[in-house]
This record gives sequence, C-alpha cells and structure tokens, in this order.
Amino acid sequence: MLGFSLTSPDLVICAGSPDIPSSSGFGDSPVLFDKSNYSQNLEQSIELSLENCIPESETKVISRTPVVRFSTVCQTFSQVSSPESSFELPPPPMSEDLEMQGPLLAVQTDSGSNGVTTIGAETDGAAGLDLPEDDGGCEFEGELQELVRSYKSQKKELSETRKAMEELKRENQLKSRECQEAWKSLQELQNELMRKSMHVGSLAFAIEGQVKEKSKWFSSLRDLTRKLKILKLEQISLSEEASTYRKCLKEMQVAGCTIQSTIDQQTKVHEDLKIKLLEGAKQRKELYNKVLELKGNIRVFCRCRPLNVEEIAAGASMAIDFESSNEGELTVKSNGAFRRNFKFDAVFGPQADQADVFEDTAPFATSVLDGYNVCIFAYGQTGTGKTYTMEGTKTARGVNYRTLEELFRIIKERQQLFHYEISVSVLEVYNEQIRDLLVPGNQPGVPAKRLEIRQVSEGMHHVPGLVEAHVSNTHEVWEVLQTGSNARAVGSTNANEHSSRSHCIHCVMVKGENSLTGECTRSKLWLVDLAGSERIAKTEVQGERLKEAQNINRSLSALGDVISALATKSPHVPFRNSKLTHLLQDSLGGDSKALMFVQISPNENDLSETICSLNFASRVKGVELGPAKKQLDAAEFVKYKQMVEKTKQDMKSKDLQIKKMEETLYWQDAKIKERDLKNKNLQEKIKELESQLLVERKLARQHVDTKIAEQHHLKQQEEQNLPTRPPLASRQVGSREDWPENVLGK
Ligand SMILES: Nc1ncnc2c1ncn2[C@@H]1O[C@H](COP(=O)(O)OP(=O)(O)OP(=O)(O)O)[C@@H](O)[C@H]1O
Repeated sequence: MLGFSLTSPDLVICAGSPDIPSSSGFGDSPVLFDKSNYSQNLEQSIELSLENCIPESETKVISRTPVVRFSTVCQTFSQVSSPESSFELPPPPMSEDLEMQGPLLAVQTDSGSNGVTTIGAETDGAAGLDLPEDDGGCEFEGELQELVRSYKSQKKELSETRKAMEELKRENQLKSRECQEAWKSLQELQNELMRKSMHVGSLAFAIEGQVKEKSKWFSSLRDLTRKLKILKLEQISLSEEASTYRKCLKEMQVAGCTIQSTIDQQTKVHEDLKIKLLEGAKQRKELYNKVLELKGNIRVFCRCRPLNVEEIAAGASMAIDFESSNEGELTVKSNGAFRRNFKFDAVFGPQADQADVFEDTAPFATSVLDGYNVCIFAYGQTGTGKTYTMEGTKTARGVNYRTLEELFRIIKERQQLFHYEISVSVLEVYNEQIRDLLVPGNQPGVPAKRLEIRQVSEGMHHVPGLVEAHVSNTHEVWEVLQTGSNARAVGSTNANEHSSRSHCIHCVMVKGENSLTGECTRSKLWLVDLAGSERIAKTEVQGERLKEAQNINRSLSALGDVISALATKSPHVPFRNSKLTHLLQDSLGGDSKALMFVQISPNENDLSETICSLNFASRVKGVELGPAKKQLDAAEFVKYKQMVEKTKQDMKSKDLQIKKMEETLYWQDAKIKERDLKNKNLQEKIKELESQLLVERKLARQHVDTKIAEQHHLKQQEEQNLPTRPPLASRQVGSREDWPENVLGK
C-alpha cells in the first residue's frame, strides 16, 4: 500500500500499489509476501539467496546475507562464480584412481603365488607390505578379508553415496535452476518495482503539481467566491437602493399625480386668469383709451429749448416762465411782465432731457401695439429743437428711436401672447412732393419716382412703391433711421436749410397677432418732424423760397385746419388739402391718437413766433386756457383725474395679481420639471445599475463555468492517463451541481 499524505485541502490516496515498509531490509523494494509467511519464506529464500550475484555495494545494505549451505556435501562454493558450477561434483573414482589415491588402499590378493597378500600404496611409493606366510598369516588373512569386506562394503557405501551424490547433484541442479528462475523473476520484479517506483515518483510529482494547480484553483475559486459575495452584497445594496428609489419613485409619482392635479387646477385657474387677463387687457385698453380720450385724443406737449451760446453771448433774455411746468403750464413774459398763460398736457423746460420727454410719450407706443394709429409730430419755428426732439443725437436719442425701442420692449414682454412684425418707411414731403428716403440715390431736384397716396380701404391709405424696411431689433431701427437721416442731409446743399423746409416722416407699420384669440391688427405710427413754421412776412423771402414757404405754410395750416376740425368734431375734416394731412389721414382721425410737440424758443426776440406756435398748439389742444375757464376746467380735470387714477390703480392691482399668479405658475412648472428630471435621472441610474449587475453576474458565471470545464477536462485527462486513481477522482472539485448556491449566484 502506497500512501501520499497531501497537503490540505485534499488527501489523495493511491490504493493497490505494493506496500513498501520502511523497516524492510530491501529499502525501497516491495515485500512480496504477507507477514505471516514472511519468516518461512525468508527461510526458503535465504536458502537460495544469491549473495554472489548481487553486487557488493548492494549486499552491504542487506542486513541478513543468505549463505549457501550444503551440510551433506560439506562443500562451500564461495569461490565459484556460477551457481551451476558451484554444485559440480567430481566424477566417481575409477578403480585405477583408487589405486593412485593415497587414502585409498589397493588390495591385491596374490593367492596363486606365495600366498602373500600385498597391500600396497603405490602413490606414496612405499614398498608393498609383505606379510609372512606363517600361522600368523592366517590371522592376517582373516584381517585382510575383513578389510576387503569392509573395503567392499565401503565401496558399496561409496557407490551408494555416489548415487546419493548424483541424486543430490541433480537435485542441486534443479534447485539451482529454480534459484536462477527465482533470481530472474526477482530481478524482473526488482525492475518492475524500479519502474513502478519511478512511475510512482513521476505520479507523485504530477500529483504534487496537480495539488499545487488545484490549490491555485481553489484560491482563485475562493477569490471568485469572495468576489461573488462582494457582488452579492453590492447587488443587495443596489437592490435596496433600487427599492428605495422605486419607493421614492412611487412617492414621486404620487407627488407627480398631486402636482399634476394641482397643475390641472392651476391650468384651469390659469385659463380663467388668461380669460380674465384678456378681459382685463381689453378693459385696460378701453380704459386707457378712455383716459386718452379724457385727456384728449390729441395731446400737446410743449418743449422749450435752452438759450444757445450765441443767444447767451448776445445777452438774450428768457421770455418763458416755467414755474408751473409741472402742472403743464407756462407763462409768456414780455419785458419782464406777465403777458399770457398757456396750458398743455405737459410742459418741458430747457432743463428737461430726452428721457423726461419720452416718459410721457411712451404710452403711445402701447397704443400702437394695441392696434391704434398714432401720430407724433413736432411743430415749431426753425431752430427750436424739432429735429432734436424727434431724432435727437447719438448720445441723446430722440422720440423716434425711443418709441421704437419701447415697441420692441413691449413686444418682448408680450411675446407669449402676441406676435408682431414691424417695418419702417422713411419719406420726406418737400414742396408738396413725397420722396422715399430709403431709396438710394433719390436726391432733391433730381426727378424721382413719383409717389402717390392711395386709399386701399375705408380709412386705410397707402403709398405704393414706398420702401418698407423690416426691423426686428433696435439696432436695425437705428440703422434705418440713420439711413433716412443721411438721405435727407445728402439731398441738400445746405442740410439745415433743407431740413427746415421739408417735412420728414417716419412711418412705422405694426402687424400684430394675438396667438390666443387669433385676432390680427394693423396699425401705423407716424413720427413727423415738420418744417419750420415761421411766417412768410418775417422771412421776407421771394421766388423759390417763397414757394417753399407757401407750401410749408399751406401744409401746416392744412394740418391746423384738420386738427381744428377734429377737435371740434367737425363732420368734414379737410385731410386732402395738403400731402402732409393726406398722408397722416389714418393717424389723425377716428380712434387714432395724436401727440404734438410744440417746440418754442426761450429767446425774447422770438416771442411773436413763440406766441404764434403756442396759439396754434392751444388750438390743437382745443382748450385755450383763461383765468375763468381755468378753474372750471380744473375742477373737471380733477374729477376726471381722480377717475383715471382710480382706474389706473385698479388696473395696477389686477396686473399685480396676474403677475403673481403667473409667477406662481412659473415656479410650479419649474418644480414639476425639476422633479420630472430627477425621476428620469433616477430611473436611468436604476437601469444602469441593473444592467451592470447582470453583466457582472454573467461574467462570474462564465468564469466559474470555464473553471469547471477546465477541471472536468483535466479530470478526464487524468483518468485516461492514470486509471488507478479513483480516490483522486473522487476527491476532485466536483461537478457544478455540487457547488454551493451562493457561489453560482443562483
Ligand atoms: N432741448 C434742447 N437741448 C439742447 N439743445 C437743443 C435742444 N433743442 C434744440 N437744441 C439745439 O438747437 C439747435 C437747433 O435744433 P434743431 O435743428 O433740432 O431745430 P429744428 O427746429 O429742427 O430746426 P429746423 O426747423 O431748421 O429743422 C440744435 O443745435 C440743437 O442741438
């Protein structure tokens, strides 16, 4: 029995191998017999042991050297090399030999001659013993015969011995052959043993390797198991996380449902609010309209320029008192004495800047976007600041630019509910002719394309062929305004002179669409910088200039007539009396609103012109202030003002309410969006984790399957190579079915 004590975890035992006791005298030789027969067999084998055939080096390790003993033969063949030859016996002695050999006696009986029996020993050369033939000879003869008899008996005994020897020899030969065979078989056995030992050694080596490999597998398996355990733990934690997320998701869904219902409610509220907003807007529009109506559809602002450097240098004195300008009043003085009081919708003294002026102008922009036609024009004596108020400078932009800027601001504010398109045309009315200032190369004096005013529908007039520049931002607006302004300047040898004698008109066309109701509006905003309004008598011009002045006068007086007719609600309004009024027809009558800037000079020298302008403005305003009328008007005005203020406050509070509601809706929307995003992210994360887990599981399974397949393969190979190893096979890692569930991750 051969045992291999293998290191943990497995013990591999190889049964069926010969047992090699360590106490055996043969060292690594196997014990061929069982222990009960051991001594007996040893006896037998010792008898035939081959001392001489085992090399001395080998015999030294043998504890008990067998010796050949032939007791009967009494001969040791220690010097004989061949076992066969060691048992070679001498041939049987012949009679002659007996005579030759010393110890043997040759007895010759010479009975014939002298009766003397001679017993001679020829070998030693001694002379034969001659026995005397006397009486004593008889005794001797008797002895001799006795000797002969003994000799014969000895001879017989010898022959018998010889026979026995022969027998023994044969037996010896037989035994010798047996011994030889035994030796041979022993040698074969020894060789077999050696071979087996070597095989066992190689097997042990292989097993050791296998054990090492196996321990490696086991360690890798342990690693895998540990990894699997970690993965399992991770999976558990992930599952927990996922369940938490799911829980959270459910909560979120519940919250989402709640939010959704709140949204629905809010949407309903929003819709209601929208309707209310529309109603409010409509109401606001109506109210605003009413306010303007109450204030007067035609509003008049008075603006006085500051004294210029020359005037100051010349020591000119101020002819206007602006003490009550906040109430819209101004007083004209002459030689320091009070002369007349004028009241307008607003009065801007020399200190008022462009922004102050525009603050009161801005509501007209709202009216334009609400679908009303609006006309803003500047009227006044040359050099009083009409162009400054309307166009302004790059650093102090005027009403034109600021109104358009305001339009875009309101459009942006309303972009969720309204969609607007804006285009701008710039034209000039000079000597009762219309000139398009956006057409390049159109210069005064040069016969330009004749532009006429056409009525397209009831209350709608149009100038066919007029360039309309579409603008979508203030930058583009500025570009267009500059182009028009440059065209106006380039068209004259003396820009200032020309600008004084022509009316510069900007027409802003607004197309609006209410996305909620689908209502469309088309409105126009006229921004007019009128020609100087000085009296012909004062200018004392003749010829072409006179014609110009007359035309200016005509158009301005036509404007005055139109405004007067409108103010007095006359059934006939003479719009067609001049190109200017004809053009502005849409924006001066009906529901349209008009704003007139009456520009005045503070210089006392210009007083008569100033009073003329103020008179015209007062006519336009429709109210000529006088001390008595003032109070009455004031009482009425206070009453209306209070009404207007109340309406304004109501509108403001409504606007505030709507804004608040919109803000709440906006924040709720944002919250819902944020939650939705969070939900989405969480779901994505869960999916990602689940897919990751699946992949890791798959990989672990694949790895384990590969290892098992490898082990099976190796096991099969081992079984093929070493069929006598069932115990090893039985101690293999085992089939996949034997594996614990946690390893497979089932
Ligand atoms: N409110 C003001 N503040 C400062 N400067 C002003 C003001 N109004 C007018 N001016 C200056 O007075 C001068 C004449 O103004 P502007 O050309 O606008 O007058 P106008 O009435 O348009 O003249 P015209 O009829 O000849 O076109 C300009 O140099 C302008 O800068």
